[in-house]
This record gives sequence, structure tokens and C-alpha cells, in this order.
Amino acid sequence: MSVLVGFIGAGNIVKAILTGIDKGGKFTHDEIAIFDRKEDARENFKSDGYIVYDSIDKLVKNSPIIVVAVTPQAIRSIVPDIKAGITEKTVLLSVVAGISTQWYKENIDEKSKVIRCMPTLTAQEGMGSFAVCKSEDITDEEFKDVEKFLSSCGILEKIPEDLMDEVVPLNGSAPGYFYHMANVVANEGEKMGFDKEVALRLFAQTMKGSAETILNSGMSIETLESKLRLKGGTTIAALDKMDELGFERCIIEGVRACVARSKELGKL
Ligand SMILES: NC(=O)C1=CN([C@@H]2O[C@H](COP(=O)(O)OP(=O)(O)OC[C@H]3O[C@@H](n4cnc5c(N)ncnc54)[C@H](O)[C@@H]3O)[C@@H](O)[C@H]2O)C=CC1
Ligand SMILES: O=C(O)[C@@H]1CCC=N1
Repeated sequence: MSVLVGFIGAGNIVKAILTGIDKGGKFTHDEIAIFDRKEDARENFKSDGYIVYDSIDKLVKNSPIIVVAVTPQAIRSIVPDIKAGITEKTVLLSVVAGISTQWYKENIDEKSKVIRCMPTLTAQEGMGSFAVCKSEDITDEEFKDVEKFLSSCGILEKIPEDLMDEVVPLNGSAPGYFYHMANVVANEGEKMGFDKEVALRLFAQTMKGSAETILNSGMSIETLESKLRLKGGTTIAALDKMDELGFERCIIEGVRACVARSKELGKL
């Protein structure tokens, strides 16, 4: 079987996507190729049945879709190797925060075919939320292949490229806020006498259910919020205290810092 998708870099986000792809059951390991600079990582993937190359240029030559998944700090170092392997048909699917389509055109080839994607670690559970945009030279067929791959472990939203930095706080980084919040709440639960794991399970299931109601109840976010704002109730006591301490400001400034950092990363 010919290799469909090749990954440059196989760290946290790629492992999450590959786990989600496995759970989706639509692609087999012999349709996925990998190059990571760490030899032990390459060995592990090889023993799991993935196709593993010992250089980026070989990976690129042999994979019609290349997922660029190194950090923004490392991307310049892989340009010569991508150039050595790229063909006019190669589709570069970049998940690198901040790095624009124009960057690929300027640093690799003016004719580079680029799809940008901001993925989420939640792909691991088949619940990825992928924000994607594509350059004009990507054909419908090429886009469909990428869509088929990603949608086997999550949902896709097409967005304009000029919002690719702005989307990072909405999806790519957002699991980090939820994990942090869950940890803070569970630690507080532990101080109050709960086993931390019990507190985490109760809170995490509530997060999951809250997300489901936002997505599937048909009720607006305002209506959902209003259902918990019982006059003189416990929820309003919590929300009033959080607001008094700057909850909204805190979220807004966090979102802005995330976007600003994505823009900075694009200029490294
Ligand atoms: N972690 C996340 O939740 C998300 C990450 N991203 C993006 O994904 C990219 C990767 O992030 P992570 O997986 O979290 O980072 P990571 O640090 O876990 O993984 C990066 C991988 O690239 C490999 N690598 C570094 N230089 C290399 C080279 N020259 N050739 C081949 N492999 C090389 C490293 O060995 C490592 O396995 C970043 O650009 C980030 O902006 C985007 C959205 C979410
Ligand atoms: O934190 C980061 O830089 C990457 C991009 C989005 C999520 N993780």
C-alpha cells in the first residue's frame, strides 16, 4: 500500500493525532510514515508498524501529504531537507503555530501547496477540533484527502488564514486551560476531603457534559448560563466571587496573550 501521510516530528500533538486515527479505524499504520530526529522515537514507531524513514528528504519524497509538526523554533532547520525531497505534488499540512502559508512559499518554494491546520490534543480521543485553511493551489481532491484523514479523529472548521493566530486560544491551546482548571479544582477538592481522582472524575465528566450541552442541546450559551444563575444560589455565589476577582479579564487577557505569542512565533 502506498504511503498517504508522512509526519515530520512525532511529539505530543502527532502522538495524539495518531492515537485518534487508530481509534477511528480508517487508516492503517502502513499508510502513515514518520521521521523524528530522535532515534528512539523512530524505533518505537517502527515497532508499532509505521513506516519510518531515516531522513526528512526520503520521507518527503515518498509521502504525498506531509504533516509539518516540529516546533516553530525548529522549523527553519528542516527547510533544506524539505526542499531536497519536495515535488510539485507534495501537500504540506502545517500544524506549526504562527507559521504562515507565505512563510512556506518564501522559504521552500513559491509553488508550495500548503494547508494550515491548528489541531487539538483532544484528537487523541477522536475529539479533535481542527481549524484549517488552504492555499489557492490546493485542489479539491487534495483537500478532500486531508479532510478524510483529519476527520477520522475530529471535526474540521474551515477558517480564513488571517484568523489562524486568533484561533489558537479557541482550540489549539484551550485544552491547557481546561486541564489547569481541572487541576486547581481537584486540588481544592482534595483539601476539602475528597480523593483527588474522585474529584477529577466528577469535574471532568461535568466539563464533558457541559461541552455536550453547548454543542447539542439546541439552547444558546446565554440560556444555559441562566439555568445556573439561581437567585441566592451557590453557582451565582461562585460566579460573583470569580467575577469580583477578575475572571472575565483573566480569560480575555489570556486569550490575547495566546494570539500575541502565535504572531511572535511567526516572526522568529
Ligand atoms: N501540543 C499541542 O497541543 C499542539 C501543538 N501544535 C503545534 O505542533 C507542533 C509540535 O508541537 P508538539 O508536538 O507539542 O511538540 P513536541 O516538542 O512534543 O514535538 C516536536 C517533535 O519534533 C521533533 N523534532 C524536532 N526537530 C526536528 C527535526 N529537525 N526533524 C525531525 N523532528 C524534529 C522532536 O524530536 C519532537 O518529537 C508545534 O509547532 C506546535 O505549535 C499545534 C496545536 C496543538
Ligand atoms: O502551545 C503551543 O505553542 C502549541 C500551539 C497550540 C497549542 N500548543
